[in-house]
Amino acid sequence: MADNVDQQPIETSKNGTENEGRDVVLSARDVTVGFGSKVVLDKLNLDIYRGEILGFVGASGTGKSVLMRTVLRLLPRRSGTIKILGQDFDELDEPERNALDMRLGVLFQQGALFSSLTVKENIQVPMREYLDLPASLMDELAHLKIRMVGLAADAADKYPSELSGGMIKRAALARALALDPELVFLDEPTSGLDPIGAAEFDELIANLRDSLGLTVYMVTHDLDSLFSVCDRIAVLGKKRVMVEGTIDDMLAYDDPWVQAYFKGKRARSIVPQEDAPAARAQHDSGK
Ligand SMILES: Nc1ncnc2c1ncn2[C@@H]1O[C@H](COP(=O)(O)OP(=O)(O)OP(=O)(O)O)[C@@H](O)[C@H]1O
Repeated sequence: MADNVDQQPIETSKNGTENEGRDVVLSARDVTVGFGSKVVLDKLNLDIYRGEILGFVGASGTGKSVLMRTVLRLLPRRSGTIKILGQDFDELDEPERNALDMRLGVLFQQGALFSSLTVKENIQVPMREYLDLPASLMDELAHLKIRMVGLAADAADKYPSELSGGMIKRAALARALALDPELVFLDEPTSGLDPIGAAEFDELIANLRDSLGLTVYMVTHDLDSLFSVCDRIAVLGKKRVMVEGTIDDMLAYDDPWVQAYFKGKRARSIVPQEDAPAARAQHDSGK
């Protein structure tokens, strides 16, 4: 690694010391992903710590979804290592991979529910894939997840076409939680929701993190989510994680995109920049 020093992600020194000794649940090292001659991610490094909500941001087309899909083994990488919950999928046999997959939950953009299945049946898809449970128990578990995400009990027998955008997101979250995962991947969970629906969804994610002890990896463009529920933020730029840390670290980071994003007009409407830490503390205590 020594000959690579100038290529490592730029992290704040504060972040480096604060995270020492924390339990890393996802670790990406020198991950390179490309398509043909195009390199999208180049020796990217990222750590996600147990129990945190990490917001992953970056300009459109920088590779946020590509990284998530690579971590989930839906896309191949050219080099680098990825460890999830301390295990490298490449070193596991099939039963071990299945066991690790069961500890992960995924909410894809747009929810990605099966349109021909009811909400209950959608939630039961991972149960059928990984577990061998009697139908009555699967029904009970599906109803539990439906309650957990704040949907009414009668949503169970509805089809996705009968649900609002917010209900679809909640149903998709219920499916992501079907197997009681430890690490949950959320790809733009609040996109398409109105501000009130988005704030409620953020609150749900924070509550579930607290009550279930989840770790959350959330790709988002939603500044409200970043300010209100994310413990740390990682910014993707220049094909790697350019900076990771708290909102304060973002506000202090000297990069044109980061400055424009976190200090731009929309950000200013959420947190007054001249007193960002105090304003955020007030914002948090009002949640
Ligand atoms: N399967 C693929 N084949 C070829 N190129 C791809 C493929 N998937 C993604 N890309 C390219 O990789 C780059 C990053 O795409 P990605 O969808 O990860 O961006 P993103 O940061 O998630 O963007 P957005 O914020 O708009 O969702 C884009 O240039 C995209 O065209």
